[in-house]
Amino acid sequence: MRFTKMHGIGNDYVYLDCVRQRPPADPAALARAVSDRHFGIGSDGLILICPSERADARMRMFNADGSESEMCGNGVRCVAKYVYDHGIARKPRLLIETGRGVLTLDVEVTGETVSRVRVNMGEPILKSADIPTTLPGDPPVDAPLTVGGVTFAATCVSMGNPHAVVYVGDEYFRAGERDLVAELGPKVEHAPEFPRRVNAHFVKVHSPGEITMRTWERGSGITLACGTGACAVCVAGVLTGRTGRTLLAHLPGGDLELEWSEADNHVYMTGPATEVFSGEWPG
Ligand SMILES: N[C@H](CCC[C@H](N)C(=O)O)C(=O)O
Repeated sequence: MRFTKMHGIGNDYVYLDCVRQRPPADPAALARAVSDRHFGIGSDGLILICPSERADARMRMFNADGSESEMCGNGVRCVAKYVYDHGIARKPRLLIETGRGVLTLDVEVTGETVSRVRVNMGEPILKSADIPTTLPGDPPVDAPLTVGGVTFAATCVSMGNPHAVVYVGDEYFRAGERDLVAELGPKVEHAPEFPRRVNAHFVKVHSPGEITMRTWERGSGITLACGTGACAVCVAGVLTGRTGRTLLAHLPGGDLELEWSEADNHVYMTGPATEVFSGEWPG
């Protein structure tokens, strides 16, 4: 089975072109196998690029533990790059079907290939069964969340997949003997408040237009970037009055530009997409 290794600012996945080859019988098991960084290819998960009745292609995304997610921001930028560069649809504006509907993506081409992509990520979801820390009738502003004996103020936003945003100090960003994200991330992911688990983001605000964030992803653990998470952080910042509707997010793997548009209530995310290598996976 031919695969292509791509990443969005270090959030790396194994991509299978299921437009031109048969999809795997058990994508969850394959995601676990290829994601292993010693016994497999090494990645944060597996993404299938499939035919679609209503878009240029359809994305199915599986985390490293095999769980399927509704959406992947860094992944959908790479899907658009693959679809354009490999001739499935060479258009400046692409439609990609995802678990949260058909998204519109505008590609930036450098030479013959896509270098950056602007994604219309759709509207944030502020009330859903996935993020029940939302106070009834209110947006999810600084809801109390206690994990491992530590109580946070968590603002929860769904971008089709669930996110808990926690504002923290420098101690979450200093390399030291304790990695607080590694320590607390899994506790937030599995907190009983989240029936389908949650992606956890730890955020330091520099100014109303700039933040640094680290992520513990549902189903993959610490990643170098989380696109849907950065979108959720942009929305949470507006809801809590900490940051504005246009935001520059610094993630360990690179930067993303976010905007939560007042005009259409959609969140826009702009960032790079990179193809690293391709190969053959036996079986
Ligand atoms: N772990 C996430 C899916 C991948 C999201 C992230 N890699 C992104 O770029 O949005 C979840 O289970 O909801």
